[in-house]
Amino acid sequence: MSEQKMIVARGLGKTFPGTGKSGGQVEAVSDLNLDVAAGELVAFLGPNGAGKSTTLRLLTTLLPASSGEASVVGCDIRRDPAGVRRRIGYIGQGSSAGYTQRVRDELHSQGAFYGIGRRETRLRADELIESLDLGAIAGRQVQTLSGGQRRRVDIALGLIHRPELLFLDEPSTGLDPQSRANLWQHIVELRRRYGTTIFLTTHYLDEADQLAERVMVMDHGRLIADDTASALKRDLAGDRVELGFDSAADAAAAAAHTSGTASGTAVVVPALAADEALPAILRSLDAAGLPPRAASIHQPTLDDVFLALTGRSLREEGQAPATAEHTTSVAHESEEDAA
Ligand SMILES: Nc1ncnc2c1ncn2[C@@H]1O[C@H](COP(=O)(O)OP(=O)(O)OP(=O)(O)O)[C@@H](O)[C@H]1O
Repeated sequence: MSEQKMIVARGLGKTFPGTGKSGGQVEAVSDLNLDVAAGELVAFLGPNGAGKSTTLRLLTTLLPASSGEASVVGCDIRRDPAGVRRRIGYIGQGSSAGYTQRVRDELHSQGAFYGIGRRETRLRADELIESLDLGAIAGRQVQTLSGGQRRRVDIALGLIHRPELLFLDEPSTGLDPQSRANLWQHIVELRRRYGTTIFLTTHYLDEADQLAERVMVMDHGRLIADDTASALKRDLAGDRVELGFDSAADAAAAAAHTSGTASGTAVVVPALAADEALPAILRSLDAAGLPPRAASIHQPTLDDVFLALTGRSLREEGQAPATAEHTTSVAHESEEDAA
């Protein structure tokens, strides 16, 4: 089963006719090659307009591709779009659940839509209500639910036909941190219980970092990185020790002593494991008569990875909401991470 490919895309592309004054075409997705194995949880990241939603819409057959090919759960997106749709769940941005319908009725209607028998639909609906913790709200109208509850209802609707592959387009956008954490708990639990392969887009870099096994980064319609979050951070960003001095002269001397780089009164020293390197650096600077005024370690985030790849920050582009910084202060005056 683990050998089975859930998504294989080769040279996939989508060009939209131009809509602006210039009238030029928009190459939303270019020459995309993807391989996703059964059971993987993949987070798809990128700035606004990078082409993430378009990719999802191509793979779910909601949009026809302009070039290339792809097979999703073994079905060709061009030749067998109905086969793809039967085998996948897709939850787009925004709630798809009807406003005045009750949660349980909505699940039953969705089962009927997929041609699942009544008895089986009821069993599956009960199981999803239990596993997504919807019991207390199953009899309520969707319009009375909170954002997080609605999102869980959306996911239950996307799973009623037991798809092997679930696409989620920004499942946690707009939710408060507690609802986001709760939703993720459910996503992880669903995957454990049903072995569903999950391919999702998110703007939350910390979510992708902590919860996805694999991170794909898209920019200007192209895939620019594809690996585990830890490998991307290790290979493309790396740890560093940040030191502060009273004068630029001291900083320059300390930079020479530590093989670091000085900028004004600050020094940055790249390190494999900054937390382990820091004590030795401090001892050595002390011995050289150059004790720093402040010291902190910086462990890279996925934003640093994006910065290393593109020279731009995802956050600068209004992309990522605040995330917990991985900067640990070890002196009374910590260097605030400027990112
Ligand atoms: N129907 C369309 N017609 C014309 N251009 C489109 C259409 N849909 C998307 N685009 C353009 O294609 C590019 C990729 O858009 P897409 O929605 O895939 O990006 P995204 O990465 O999902 O962005 P976001 O994070 O904002 O959702 C953008 O330049 C967008 O304006």
